Amino acid sequence: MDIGEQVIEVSGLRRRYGPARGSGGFEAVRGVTFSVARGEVFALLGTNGAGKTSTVELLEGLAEPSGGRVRVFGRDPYRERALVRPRIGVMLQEGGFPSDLTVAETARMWIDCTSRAHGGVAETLETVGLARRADVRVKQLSGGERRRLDLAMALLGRPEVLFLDEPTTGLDAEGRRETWRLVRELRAGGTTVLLTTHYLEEAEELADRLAIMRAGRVVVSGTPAEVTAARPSRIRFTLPEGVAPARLPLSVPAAVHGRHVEVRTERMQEALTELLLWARREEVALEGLDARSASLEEAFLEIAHGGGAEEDPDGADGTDGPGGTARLTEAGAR
Ligand SMILES: Nc1ncnc2c1ncn2[C@@H]1O[C@H](COP(=O)(O)OP(=O)(O)OP(=O)(O)O)[C@@H](O)[C@H]1O
Repeated sequence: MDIGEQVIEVSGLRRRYGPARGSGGFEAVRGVTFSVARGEVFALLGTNGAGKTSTVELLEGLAEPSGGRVRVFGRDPYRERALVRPRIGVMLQEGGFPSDLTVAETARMWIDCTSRAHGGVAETLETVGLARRADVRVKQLSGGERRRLDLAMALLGRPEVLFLDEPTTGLDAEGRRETWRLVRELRAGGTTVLLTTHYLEEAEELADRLAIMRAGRVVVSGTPAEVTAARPSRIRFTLPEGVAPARLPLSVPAAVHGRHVEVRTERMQEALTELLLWARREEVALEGLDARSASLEEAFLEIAHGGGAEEDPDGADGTDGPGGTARLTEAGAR
């Protein structure tokens, strides 16, 4: 295995639905660039309609890009589908299994259709905790159970690269954690995973690196820590009666509502030190003092709803450098 090998490489990728010119067409993917190294878990985040599924379908070879370039194992997944498909596992947003077949029949059919299928029906269903439901018809499964069946089928060929489009949508908390455990096991075994998700906790739990999309573009990418580090931390506290906020020593602006104070700063340690030294000197008790770094959720909300990058006409946004080293790229900050 080539350590550090980029198994997915996407550059300036575009996807247009409908006519190429004139009215009616819509460009859902507008110059997306990123790469995923072997063994990484990479998450694509974004609000509804940001272009995640449209992008992932291009990587899976289900459609041809209208512009740019995509390579999986160095090959074109659309034109060289026969070479790429046996090495990837795909869990689409909607599985579309025949609803009248039982779970076991579905697994049997899928095993028979998968060239490199590993394991029998029982073993396959066991992996995702569906063994007890083997004789139930697909249409009688809950939404979460259907997602688990989708996942089991995507894993059949022991794929080197696994695409998971919203793998835990509809799962309860336990089912979600079970899926996370499975993804971690797969990563430990060397599988590369590209997932889309609406759950920021999921990205925080699983992703080595992530990209946040907005309106067809990657706005920011990097490790979860890098993405949040660029956002301001927050310090909150309540001043005792009789202490005027004007006495605060802060060199950064604070929002004051009555006795409640909120400070947003990119230099949390300095602001906190200044504040605590002042409080000790003045013998002021800061009630409910709470200082925390930005969460991925805060970063996401800010980025996905308008903060961050402007349009990048070259489509060169969200690029990771050669060799797959994660770096935070934010077009608006350059
Ligand atoms: N077949 C299609 N024809 C025309 N427009 C489409 C088609 N499929 C998707 N779109 C549009 O492309 C945009 C991106 O859709 P896409 O499904 O890729 O977004 P997404 O980020 O995966 O969203 P979600 O989180 O809701 O799944 C949306 O505006 C959508 O309406």
